[in-house]
Amino acid sequence: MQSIVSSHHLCLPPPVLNHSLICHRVPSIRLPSHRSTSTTSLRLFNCAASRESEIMAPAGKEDGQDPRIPKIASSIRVIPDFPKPGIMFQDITTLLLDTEAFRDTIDIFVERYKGKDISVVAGVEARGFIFGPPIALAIGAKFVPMRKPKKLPGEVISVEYSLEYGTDTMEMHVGAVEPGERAIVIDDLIATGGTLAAAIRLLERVGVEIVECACVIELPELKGREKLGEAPLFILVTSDAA
Ligand SMILES: O=P(O)(O)OC[C@H]1O[C@H](OP(=O)(O)OP(=O)(O)O)[C@H](O)[C@@H]1O
Ligand SMILES: Nc1ncnc2[nH]cnc12
Repeated sequence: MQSIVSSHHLCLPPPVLNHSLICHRVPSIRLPSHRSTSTTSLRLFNCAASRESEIMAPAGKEDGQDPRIPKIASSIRVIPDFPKPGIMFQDITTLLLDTEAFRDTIDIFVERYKGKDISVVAGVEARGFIFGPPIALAIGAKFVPMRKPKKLPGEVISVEYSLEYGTDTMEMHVGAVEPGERAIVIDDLIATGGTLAAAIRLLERVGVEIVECACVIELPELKGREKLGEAPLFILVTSDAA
């Protein structure tokens, strides 16, 4: 079940905590975990949305189980107490080191959004800049960076928002998008939902339609999807470690 290409083969330290995997939406099939000392779990979650999405699952994936997801889930490392005590940090850099898991992650999003008349992929700084551009190129959309304050050189619109560990401001270039365009918003992770909600607010303020938000990981305990209003959320993996 688990891939041979693991963090061990890449000479990385092993994940600090392991991820036991549970298929979502079907009677809980527990997949084997690769270590036995887990205090957290990542669960598979290959379906949209607290709210109805116009996007249908790709052919053959209607049951919500994508065979590529266990490897993606197991490639994500969890670091306790980073960046401060009490935070279980979901580290996607180990996913990026695993070429198959990284490619599969991008492919799953591309398969979902290709041909859906989406002209904008909005990526949230910083980790949305990793997943957003390859998706944008593959579906023929432009990539629009949603940046931290004072990084964009042109005229910006901005919005303040709250995080699991602090507050921040998000900015977007004026003129990057046009009213009526259809967008997806990409980030690595949804926690409290403040970040995605801010991106939605910025885009909707200029008349862009949010087709869906997409993340690799959701921390469901933090109920972030409740902050997204009408925007559906598509995620690959959930983690109990918030
Ligand atoms: O759902 P939320 O509670 O808003 O949290 C999610 C956001 O937090 C992380 O970014 P972070 O703010 O750590 O910024 P970084 O990627 O620049 O380090 C993550 O990449 C999301 O963007
Ligand atoms: N637990 C977490 N891991 C990684 N990024 C985060 N952003 C907010 N919470 C996070």
